[in-house]
Amino acid sequence: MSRMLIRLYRALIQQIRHCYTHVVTTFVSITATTGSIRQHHQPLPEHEKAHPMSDATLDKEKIAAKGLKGIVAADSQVCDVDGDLGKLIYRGFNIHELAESSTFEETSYLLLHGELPSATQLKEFTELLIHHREIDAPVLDCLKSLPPSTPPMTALRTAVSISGCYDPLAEDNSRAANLEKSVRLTAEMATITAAFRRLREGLEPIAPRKDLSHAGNFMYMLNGTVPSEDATRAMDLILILHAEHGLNASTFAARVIAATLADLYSAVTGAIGALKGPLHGGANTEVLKVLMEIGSVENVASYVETTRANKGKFMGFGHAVYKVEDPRARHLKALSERLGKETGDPKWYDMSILMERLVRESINRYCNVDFYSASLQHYMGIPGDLFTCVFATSRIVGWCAHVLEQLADNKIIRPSSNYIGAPERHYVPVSQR
Ligand SMILES: CC(=O)SCCNC(=O)CCNC(=O)[C@H](O)C(C)(C)COP(=O)(O)OP(=O)(O)OC[C@H]1O[C@@H](n2cnc3c(N)ncnc32)[C@H](O)[C@@H]1OP(=O)(O)O
Ligand SMILES: O=C([O-])CC(=O)C(=O)O
Repeated sequence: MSRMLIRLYRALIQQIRHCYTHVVTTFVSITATTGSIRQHHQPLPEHEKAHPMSDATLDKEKIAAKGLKGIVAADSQVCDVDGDLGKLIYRGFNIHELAESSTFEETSYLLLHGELPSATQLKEFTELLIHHREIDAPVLDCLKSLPPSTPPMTALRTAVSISGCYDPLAEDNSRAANLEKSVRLTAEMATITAAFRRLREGLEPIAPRKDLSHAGNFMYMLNGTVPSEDATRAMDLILILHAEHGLNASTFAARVIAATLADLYSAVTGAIGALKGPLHGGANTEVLKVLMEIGSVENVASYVETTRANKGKFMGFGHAVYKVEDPRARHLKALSERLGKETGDPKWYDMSILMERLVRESINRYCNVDFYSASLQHYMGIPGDLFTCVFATSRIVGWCAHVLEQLADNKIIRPSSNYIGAPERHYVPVSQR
C-alpha cells in the first residue's frame, strides 16, 4: 500500500515538473523569438553567421540551457548541495560532522551503501580496501612506460583504463560486482597516483602496507615514510571533504557513460578526464601555480588588480552552485593555517588569506574547495601537479555511488540540441566546389 502511495506521489511530482518545464520552455521560446533573450548568447563566430537560419528553423527554435545550469537531471539520494545556505550533506550527514568525526573508510562506506557501517561492516569494508591496494603488474608496467612529463591526471586516467583489462569483474554490471569494483578502484587509485609520482622522479614505487589506514598508506606510498598521526589525519580530512559533490561535471560524465550500460571502468575513466580540467578539479593545481607566480604577500594586491583589469579568471574562486562560502573551504583553510605555522613557512597561507579577501572585494566571489587545498597540499609536500590526482582518489567514491544509483533506475541520458546551422542544402561534388 505504502509503495503504491510512493509511486503515485512520484508520478504526481513528475507531472508537476513536466508542466513547469513546459511553461518555462514555452515562455523562453516566445521571448526568444521576439528577440529579448537572444542577447544572452555569445556572438556567433563569423563562419556560422554565414548561414542565416531559415524561417522553418526559427519556428522550431528553443533556447539551449547553456551549461545545463539549474536543470534538474536526476533524483539522487547520495548528496545534497545547498548553494544558498552553503550546506553540503552526504546521505543525510552534514559535511562538518563527517569532517569532525568520521574517517575516509567510514565515509566511503556511507556513500556507497547509504548508511554508516556497523563495526563489523566497517572492518570488512576496510579489509576489502586493503586487499585491493596492490595493482596488477601490467598496470605498473604501463606507468613505467609513460614519459615522466605525462600529466599525472593523464597517467591516472590511462592506468585506470588499463586496470579494467585485468579485472575479471570488469564487464559484470551487476550491483554486487560494481560494489566490489568500487572498492577496488578506490584502493587502486591511491596506489597508482603514488607509484606514478615516484616513477617519474626515478624512484621505485613503494608497495602498500596492510597495517595503515587508507590515508596513512597513501601518504606512505607517496613519500616512503610512515606519516605522523597529524599528517595522516590531514590526508584523511582532504579525502573526506572531496569525496562527493552531487551532479558536478565529472560525476555527470560518469553517470552519462554508465547510463549507456558501459562498464564502471569506462565511466570512471571518463570522469577522471572531466575532473582534470582547470574549471573543475584541475583548479587546485592552477591555484598553486598562481601563488608561485605571485611569490610574496606584497605582490598579491597587484596580481588581483591586474587579473581584474584583464578580465582574467581567479582560479579557486567562484562556484556553479555555491553563492556563499563553500563549506569545505573552512576546514582546508584551518589546516593550511596550522601547517603554515608548524612548517615555519606561513607565506603560502598568508598569501591565500589576503587573496581570498581581495578577490571577494574585487569580483564578489568566494573561494571554492580548490583554493585552500593548494596551499594545504603544498605544505604536505605533495607536488602541485598531483593535487588533482589526490582529489580523484577521493572523488572515486562519489563517482561510484552515482553510477550505482544510475544503474538502479537507469534511463539513457540524451538531451537535445537546438540546431542553428545551415538550412538544408544539396551536396555538391568536390570537382564543382
Ligand atoms: C571542484 C570544483 O570544480 S570547484 C570549481 C573550480 N574551478 C575554478 O576555481 C575555476 C574558476 N572559477 C570559474 O571559472 C567559475 O566560477 C566556475 C566554472 C567554477 C563556475 O562557473 P559559472 O557556473 O559559470 O559561475 P558564474 O555563473 O558565477 O559565472 C558567471 C561569470 O562570473 C565571472 N566569474 C565567475 N567565477 C570567476 C572567477 N573565478 N574569476 C573571474 N571571474 C569569474 C565570470 O565573468 C563568469 O563568466 P564566464 O564563465 O563566461 O567567464
Ligand atoms: O559541484 C561542482 O560543480 C564542483 C565541485 O565543487 C565539486 O565537484 O566538488
